[in-house]
Amino acid sequence: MTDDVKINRGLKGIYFERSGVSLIDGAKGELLYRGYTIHDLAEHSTFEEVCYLLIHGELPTADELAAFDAELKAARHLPSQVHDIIFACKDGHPMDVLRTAVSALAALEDDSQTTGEEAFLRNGIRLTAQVPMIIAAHEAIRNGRDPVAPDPNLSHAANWLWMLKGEKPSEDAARLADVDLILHAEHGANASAFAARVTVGTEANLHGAIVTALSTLAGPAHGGAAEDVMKMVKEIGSPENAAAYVKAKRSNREAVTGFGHRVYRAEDPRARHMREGVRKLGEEMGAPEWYEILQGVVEAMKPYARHGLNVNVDFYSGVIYQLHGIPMDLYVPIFAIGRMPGWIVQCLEQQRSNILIRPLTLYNGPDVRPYVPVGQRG
Ligand SMILES: CC(=O)SCCNC(=O)CCNC(=O)[C@H](O)C(C)(C)COP(=O)(O)OP(=O)(O)OC[C@H]1O[C@@H](n2cnc3c(N)ncnc32)[C@H](O)[C@@H]1OP(=O)(O)O
Ligand SMILES: O=C([O-])CC(=O)C(=O)O
Repeated sequence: MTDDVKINRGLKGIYFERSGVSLIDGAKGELLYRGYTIHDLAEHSTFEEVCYLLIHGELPTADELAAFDAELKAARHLPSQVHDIIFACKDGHPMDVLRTAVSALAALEDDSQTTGEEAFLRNGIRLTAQVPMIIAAHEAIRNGRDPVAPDPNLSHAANWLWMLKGEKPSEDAARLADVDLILHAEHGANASAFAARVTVGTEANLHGAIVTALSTLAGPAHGGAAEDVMKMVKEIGSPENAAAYVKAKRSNREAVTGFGHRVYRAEDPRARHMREGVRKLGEEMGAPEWYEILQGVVEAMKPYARHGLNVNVDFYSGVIYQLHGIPMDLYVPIFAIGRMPGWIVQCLEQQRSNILIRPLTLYNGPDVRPYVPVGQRG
């Protein structure tokens, strides 16, 4: 009866909805946010401007940008109980701490239970401001320091670095962090955004959807890859070991982290900007070997490129964070800081024409059979 049913494992190549937010051309390796190429945005824009663009659909005028920026800055506040919760689980992975703190905010902030367009926008902006605060506060608390108060004179990216390190970042460091957030801001129906949409599909609130998204982003097949790339680079240790490393992985049919993508068959367009960042920063900081190890892996993976296997956005980002002295376990949380507007806009879109997302699994278990009482089994 069911032999002719086609199963799409992993929903590969399946369109489940229309979306006006981002266009990913996997064959050409192109990415547009609301019609603007990621290259133009990375070169000319700021994270605040990209947030506005993604959420409202158009680039802001100067007045609109100033108002949006003021709203984001005004939302830089965490209830004191969140610091207590962070303290209680300070030894956990920062991604678990972040997810727990966002979940706590759902219980602590009155507005979090409201759904609808306006509530999603208000809660979305507040969470966008709070997520970097939680990560920075955790980093301070686990190192026995007091969390650093946000600085209203700093942009989102610069303020994040300031709260993380307790020192004002250089212009170059702040710009690199800003570009990193822009590049991670949105990517269509990726696993975490899809998971968030499933949550909104049940008419749940935005905090719940963001908790779902954070849980999903954490895995090594998605946002967790940057941390794994850094572990790989350290394991390789020196550029001349890269080819042997790749050979061993491939002969065991194991994935080489930072390569491969569900949609891209050409190189992920975001990787170009990160590659340039690693090269430049490595040279400036007298540590060119990281870049050389990465390029050694790329060289060794070339035979697989013809099958569409190329670097993805996570391949270079970890080394940039490493060069900035950021601990490895913060790499996924940094991705989450950037991805906030993408998750918010995906949730807004889902809510606007909401439908319960509920596919089918094709049953392949036993036929109907009689129940046997426990004493008669075995
Ligand atoms: C921000 C992001 O989420 S980007 C992705 C970050 N994740 C990673 O970097 C982890 C490593 N990459 C992977 O695990 C995968 O490429 C994924 C999960 C991202 C995508 O997987 P899928 O779309 O399911 O690709 P799929 O598994 O169909 O791969 C197709 C072929 O390429 C191979 N392949 C895919 N990724 C890799 C890789 N990283 N290294 C080596 N081979 C790979 C597969 O083994 C498969 O080969 P086969 O046809 O001979 O079996
Ligand atoms: O689109 C995907 O499947 C994963 C990805 O690159 C992202 O979320 O940025």
